[in-house]
Amino acid sequence: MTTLFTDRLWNRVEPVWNSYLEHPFVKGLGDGTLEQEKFKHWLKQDYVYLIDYARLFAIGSSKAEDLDKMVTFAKLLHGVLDVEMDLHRNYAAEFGISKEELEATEASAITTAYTSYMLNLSQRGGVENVVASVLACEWSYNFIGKSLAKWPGALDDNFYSSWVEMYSSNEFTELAEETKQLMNQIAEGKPEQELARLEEIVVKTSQFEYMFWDMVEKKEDWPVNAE
Ligand SMILES: Cc1ncc(CN)c(N)n1
Repeated sequence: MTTLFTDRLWNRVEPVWNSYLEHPFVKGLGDGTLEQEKFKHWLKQDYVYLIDYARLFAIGSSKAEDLDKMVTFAKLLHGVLDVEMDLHRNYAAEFGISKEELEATEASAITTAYTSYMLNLSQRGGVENVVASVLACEWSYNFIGKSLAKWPGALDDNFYSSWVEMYSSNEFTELAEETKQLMNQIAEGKPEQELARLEEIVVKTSQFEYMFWDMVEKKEDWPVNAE
């Protein structure tokens, strides 16, 4: 039986992703105790993160070698812009934050570093760089959503239950699964050296995910006020 490339990746990233479930921000989402000001910081930073993240799927669509993959990238692009970002717009409305205000958020140092890393790799490489860059994002949020959904009370009516519902939903699971499938198709037949390089991209983006959770927990922007 051949192992899928994503099974190999899972063995590598599992300890990093398990550490997300121990992170105070993620735990606060699961047990409903997260401070709303911290969540607001996530909401704004994540919105501008997702704008650049969506660009990656557009780059993927333009670099895809066949129509099927072009369509999958386009579907994933729609998933970010019209499904996932609706969650953010709905939460923002509860805080009295407009769409325009969300969009005008200045990206923090970590947000900038993370999106710049993925955009750089995707622009200078082929479609394999694009899918390796986006994979941990989609898959790890689905992993977190499904893990938190099993926590007692996480899906009961509380401020963060829509968050857990969204990232554990069948619709989001399908987007994560399509991203994994795309990774497996693109990895097929690639030499070991190339697979190892792609694996490192997934490990680095997984590390960036941890840094993002830490950044929102600490409500960080940039280290020195330069106003
Ligand atoms: C930082 C981050 N990583 C992943 C996801 C899930 N697309 C997200 N919304 N934000």
